[in-house]
Amino acid sequence: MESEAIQEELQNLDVELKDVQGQISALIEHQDRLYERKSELKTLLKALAASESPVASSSGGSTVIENWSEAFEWDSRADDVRFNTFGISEYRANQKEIINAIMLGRDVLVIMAAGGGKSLCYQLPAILRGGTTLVVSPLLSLIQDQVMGLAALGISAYMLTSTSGKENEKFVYKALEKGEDDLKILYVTPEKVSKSKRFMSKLEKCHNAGRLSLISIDEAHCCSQWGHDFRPDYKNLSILKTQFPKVPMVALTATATQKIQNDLIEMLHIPKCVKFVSSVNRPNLFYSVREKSAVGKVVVDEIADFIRESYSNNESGIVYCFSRKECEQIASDLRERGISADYYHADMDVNMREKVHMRWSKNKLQVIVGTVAFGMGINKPDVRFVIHHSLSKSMETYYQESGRAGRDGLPSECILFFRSADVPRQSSMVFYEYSGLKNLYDIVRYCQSKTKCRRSAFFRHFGEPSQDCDGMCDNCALSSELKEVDVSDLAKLVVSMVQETQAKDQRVTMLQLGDKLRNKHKDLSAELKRDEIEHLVIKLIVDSVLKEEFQHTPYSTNAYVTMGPLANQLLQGRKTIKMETSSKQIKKSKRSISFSGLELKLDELRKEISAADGNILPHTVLSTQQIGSISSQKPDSLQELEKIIGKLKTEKYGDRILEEVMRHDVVSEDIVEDPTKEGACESRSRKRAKTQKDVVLVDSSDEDEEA
Ligand SMILES: Nc1ncnc2c1ncn2[C@@H]1O[C@H](COP(=O)(O)OP(=O)(O)OP(=O)(O)O)[C@@H](O)[C@H]1O
Ligand SMILES: [Mg+2]
Repeated sequence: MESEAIQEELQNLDVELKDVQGQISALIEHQDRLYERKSELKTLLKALAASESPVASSSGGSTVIENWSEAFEWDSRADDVRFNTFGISEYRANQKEIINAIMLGRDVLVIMAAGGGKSLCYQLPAILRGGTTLVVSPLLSLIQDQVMGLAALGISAYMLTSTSGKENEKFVYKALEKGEDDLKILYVTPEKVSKSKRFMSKLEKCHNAGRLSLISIDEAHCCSQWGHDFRPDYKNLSILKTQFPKVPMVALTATATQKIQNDLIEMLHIPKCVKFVSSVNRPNLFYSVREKSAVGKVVVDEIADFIRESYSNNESGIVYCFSRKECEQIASDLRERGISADYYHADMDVNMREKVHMRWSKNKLQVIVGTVAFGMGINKPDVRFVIHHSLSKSMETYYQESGRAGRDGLPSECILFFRSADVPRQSSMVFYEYSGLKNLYDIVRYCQSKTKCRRSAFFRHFGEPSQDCDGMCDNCALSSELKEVDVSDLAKLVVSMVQETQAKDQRVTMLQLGDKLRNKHKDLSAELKRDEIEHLVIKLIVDSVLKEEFQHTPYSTNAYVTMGPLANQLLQGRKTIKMETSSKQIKKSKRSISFSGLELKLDELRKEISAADGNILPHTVLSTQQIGSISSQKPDSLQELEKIIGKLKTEKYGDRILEEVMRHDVVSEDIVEDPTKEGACESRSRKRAKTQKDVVLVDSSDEDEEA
C-alpha cells in the first residue's frame, strides 16, 4: 500500500514537473522575445537620435559634420543628366544626398524600400564620375533589364554573365584594359568576381589606369545569411574593397533589419561607410487581408471579380500561390474567367519562364500567377496589384513580395487571402529553418488581427518608429464594430481533446481536431463552423498554448497539434484566451488608378513603340507618371514637352507624343465646343487649366456589408 502511494505521488510529481518545465520554456521564450524587442527599441532610439541631429549617420562614428544636401560643383551637371537623360523631374527622398556622398568619394550603404529609386543613386554618379562603374547584381534577368533600360537612354552599359557571347566579352575586356571604348557601366554577376581570374585581372588593369570610378553592390542583402535571399558568391565580394580600397563602394538593399545592415558592413569591408536608411513605409500601397473561403472556386471568383472591376484596362498584377500545381490551376481558372493570366514557377524550362516574364513586362499579359520563384528579378514599376492566394512564410517575405506593387510610387493594392488551414501547409515547410516557425506565426498574427494597423506590423518588424497609415489599410480604413470575446471555455475543450489524444499515444492534425471536437460536442457544432475552430486552434498555437509537431512520411511532412508550454495554465484557469470578432467585413475594397482618354492613348503609344523596337520596355518609353503629367499639362510644342520628359525622350518620341496630344485635343473639343467660334482659343486654355486634374484617380468606395 505504501509503495502504491509512493508510486502515485511520483506520478503526480512527474505531471507537475512537466507542467513546470512547460512554464519554464514558455518563460524562456518570452524572455527571448523581450530581449529581442529591447534591442530593437534601443536601435530605434539611436536611429531617432541620429535623425534629430543634422548629421547623416556614419557607421564609423565619424564626428565630422557632414551635410550632404549642400550645394556642390556637380549640381547643375547632375540636374541636367537626371532630367534630360533619365527623364526624372525631381529627386526622391535621400537620392540627392546619396549621390553627393558617392561623388565625394565615400563608401555608402543605402537601405531604401523597393521601388524607392536605388538604381539612380549609382547610375547618375556613374555618368558624372567618368571612367567605369562596376555593378554587381545577383540575377541575370535583373541585369538584362537594367542594361536594356540604360541602352534605351543612350548610356553605354554592358554586362558580363555566363550567357555573354564571345564578341561581347572581347569588347568588355578590351574596354577595361585599354579604356579606348566607351564603357560607363558594367554589370556582372557575383560569380564573375569570385570565380573569374581573367575578369579580375582586367578589372585590376582598369583600376591601375585610374578608370575604375565606382563599385556598386545591388541587392546587397544577398551577402547576409540572415537575409531572405542569401547567395554564397556574395560572400566573396569583400575582395573588391581589399583590392581597390580607394574606389568608393555603394551597397544597396531594400531589406532593413539592423542585423543584416551590420553583417553587410562587415562582409563588404566598409566600416566607415555613410549610411542612408529610408523608411520601409510604402505609403502608396493599400494593404488588406481577406477571409479565404474553403471552396477554391469561390476564391478564384473573388480574385477574378476584383481584377475585372478594379483593373479593367489590363493593368499589371501578380497572384502568388503556395505550390506549382496551384499556380497552374489558378492561372487556368482566371483565363476561364476572361483574364489574361499565365503561370511562372521553378519547374518550368528557363526559356518558357523568360517568355512569360517578357510578355508580362511588355503588357501583353495582365497577370502572372507565380510561386516565390517569381521573385527578385521583377523590375516592372507599374504593377498595380499583388494578391496572395496563400500566406507568405514571414513578414519579411510578405513585405518583399507585396512590395513589388507600385514601384513607380502610384496607388496600388496588396491583398492577402487568409485561411487558418493554410498555416500547417506553410509550417511543415519552414519548421526546420532558423526561426522558421516564429517568423510564420508573426505573419499569422498579422492576418488574424482585425484591429491593428497593417502598416504598424511592418514598422515593428523592421524596428522603425510608427507613421500614420492615412487609411491605407483595411483595418484603418474600416470603421466596424469590433469586439474581443473571451473564448477560454471553448479553448479548454480544444486543449483537453488534444490532451486526451496524446494520452492515448495518438496524433491529431488540425483538421482532425476540428472534426473530433464537432463530433464529440454536437451541441457546439450547430453554432461553431469548422473555420472558426481552426481559427481558434491556430490562435492557440501562436499563443504557445498548443504547438505544432512534424512527422515525415515518404511523400510529405505532416503537421500535428500537441500540447504547448502554456496548455496547463489554460486548463487550470490561469490563462484566458480572447479573440477579436468583427461584426462587419470588407466586401469590396477599391483603391485604384485608372487611365482615361489621353492617358489610354499614350499607354497604347508606349506599347506600340516598345513592340516595334523589341528591346525597350513600355515603361522605359514613358513612365506612368510621365503619362499622367503629359495628360494633365497637354503640351503643344516640343519645347513644352521637353519640360516634362526631358531632352532625350523628346528627341526620340516627341513628335509621336505631340501628335497624340493634338489628336485627342481636337476630338475632345469637337465634343465640347464649336471650334469656329470666336474666343475658342481662350476657352481652350481655360479648359486646360480646369482639367489640370490629379491624374491619379483614387477611388475609395469601400462597401461594408454585414457579415
Ligand atoms: N526621383 C524619381 N522620380 C520618379 N521616378 C523615379 C525616381 N527615381 C526612380 N524612379 C523610378 O522608380 C522606379 C523604381 O526605381 P528603382 O528600380 O531604382 O527602384 P529600387 O529602389 O532599385 O527598387 P528594388 O528594391 O525593387 O530594386 C523606376 O521606374 C525608376 O525610374
Ligand atoms: Mg533595384
